[in-house]
Amino acid sequence: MFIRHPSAPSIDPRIVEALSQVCTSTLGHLRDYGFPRGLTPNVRPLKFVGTAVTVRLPHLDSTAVHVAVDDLRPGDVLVVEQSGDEQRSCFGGLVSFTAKTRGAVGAVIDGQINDIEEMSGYGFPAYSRGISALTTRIAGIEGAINVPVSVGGVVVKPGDVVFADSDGIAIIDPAEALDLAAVLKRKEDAEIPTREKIAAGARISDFSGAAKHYL
Ligand SMILES: O=C([O-])CC(=O)C(=O)O
Ligand SMILES: [Mg+2]
Repeated sequence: MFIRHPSAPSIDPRIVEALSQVCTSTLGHLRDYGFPRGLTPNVRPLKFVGTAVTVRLPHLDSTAVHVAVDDLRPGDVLVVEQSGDEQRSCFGGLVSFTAKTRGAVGAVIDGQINDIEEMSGYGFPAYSRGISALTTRIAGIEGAINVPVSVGGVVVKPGDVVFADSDGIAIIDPAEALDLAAVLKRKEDAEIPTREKIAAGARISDFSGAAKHYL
């Protein structure tokens, strides 16, 4: 059975602007959820912030991916669940070329990717579980577009903020993204004078609070 919902509204450009200035691992210092596990990028350095367009594949049938990429919008991020089949690639050279041509800013694939040299040549960033020549097929059996999906242990809803850089990926509710970005910026800005102080002899354990546990 095929399910095809329209894409959620694109995220506020101010969210893209604000999160583009901070790091995913700064958020990782503050919370433990929303980080898909076990995925690595095809290129580094990388940075993208975009609107989740989700696809759930049933198994080897990637019909839904090919339909979804045709409709990607500037600023979208394709997020694909493969129903636990982590061994196959649904995302290769032609699919990534289509995504890039439509203006998508990245992809998060809970499976493998292929045509790695072609894709990297486009400079298109894709997080995945690895690289494989074993691909999916266009079988026309089933698939779902813009439904909640599970990727690396995290539920991603259509329209969620996908915040990715060289350190990893964080999935954020758009309603909290601007406030969160401000918190991350304050935390990162606080490190600037601290670097100068450490270079002048101050201790990181005093800055982080670790020292007080060893009094
Ligand atoms: O077509 C696919 O599903 C994967 C692929 O090889 C491509 O995107 O070129
Ligand atoms: Mg190919």
